[in-house]
Amino acid sequence: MTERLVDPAVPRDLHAFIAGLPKAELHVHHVGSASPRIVSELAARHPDSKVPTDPEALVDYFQFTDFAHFIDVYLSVVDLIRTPEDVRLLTYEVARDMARQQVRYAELTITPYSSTRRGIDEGAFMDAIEDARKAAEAEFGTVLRWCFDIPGEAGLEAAEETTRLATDDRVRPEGLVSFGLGGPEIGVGRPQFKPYFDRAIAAGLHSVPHAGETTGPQTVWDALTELRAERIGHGTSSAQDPKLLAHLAERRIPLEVCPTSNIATRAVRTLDEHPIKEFTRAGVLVTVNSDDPPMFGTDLNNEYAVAARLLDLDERGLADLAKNAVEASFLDVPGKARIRDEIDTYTAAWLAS
Ligand SMILES: O=C(O)c1cccc(C(=O)CC[C@H]2O[C@@H](n3cnc4c(=O)[nH]cnc43)[C@H](O)[C@@H]2O)c1
Ligand SMILES: [Zn+2]
Repeated sequence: MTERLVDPAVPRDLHAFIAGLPKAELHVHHVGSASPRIVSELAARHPDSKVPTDPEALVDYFQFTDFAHFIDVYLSVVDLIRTPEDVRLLTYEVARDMARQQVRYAELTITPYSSTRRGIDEGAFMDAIEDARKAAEAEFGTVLRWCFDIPGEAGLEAAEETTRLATDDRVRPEGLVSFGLGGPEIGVGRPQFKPYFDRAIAAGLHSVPHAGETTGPQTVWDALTELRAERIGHGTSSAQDPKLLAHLAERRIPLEVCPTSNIATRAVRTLDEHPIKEFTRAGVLVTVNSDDPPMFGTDLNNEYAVAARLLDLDERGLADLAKNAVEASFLDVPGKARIRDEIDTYTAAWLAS
């Protein structure tokens, strides 16, 4: 963790506890996880790009005026990933960064349409992510699984292509577990994607669309009723609808909360105004995630520190938060038990020391 990410309102020993806590991450984007070093290396390889090659300059480049600006910048980084080797390098380095934070398991959201549309061969793309996944598990012990998301604003052609890549047995990768919907929400209604989610679900994938990040609670209802969402990406505006909160709590539908992301994209004004506390008060299963960590100047450890402050958590509370992510994950039963045991053993040893 860099000094920049040490929240002075959180005791240093709690930061140290978080740094060693075994964790799972459920909402993190592939390209959005590229470290400044990788982005600058790729930008240097492709001098026609407007992305800065200097990691210091990237800090300014990653300041967003609103969500639409964030997506513009995001796509400029997507444009840097041009070969299967770029894809493999990115995926492997993302796993290395996760392992450094004691992330044992992550469901990484990948947008294959953005890469195949830019000319990367689909078979080579799948081989690259699978090769990196296997290497990461063998070398770092971090288990990666994939969520393929439709970039909703790119329309139904993107939805069709993403669904094909996710459901065709000759193409879909072994590590794929879920199907998502990302990008801007305004003007991109969820119901139009129902037939694509129906096909993905029929092919055995879990439904995890973004909803309620930049639009109101009706988008979350639509994700639940039309797309049969099993978890909600962000779900921030659910706080505006007590019936929705009660529904999420009763059905144990987890929210993938990404506090710093919501501030960086200006979806929420300040951290103190973030509704995470309202979610936990209503009994909703809350998980904490980093979304696009280097772009938002954060990492998963920092998101846990933010949650500790906003929810007034001590070590046991943080361990419970980490276990929420395990429970909400699509890991199998023995896989969940293994990480839960690790969390308990770590926490007990820490509290006894
Ligand atoms: O790739 C294209 O050609 C393309 C064309 C039109 C629109 C798009 C997108 O909208 C891509 C959006 C992209 O953003 C990813 N992402 C990353 N973080 C977030 C987030 O916090 N909320 C929503 N989306 C996010 C998402 O995975 C899409 O890949 C692309
Ligand atoms: Zn996201």
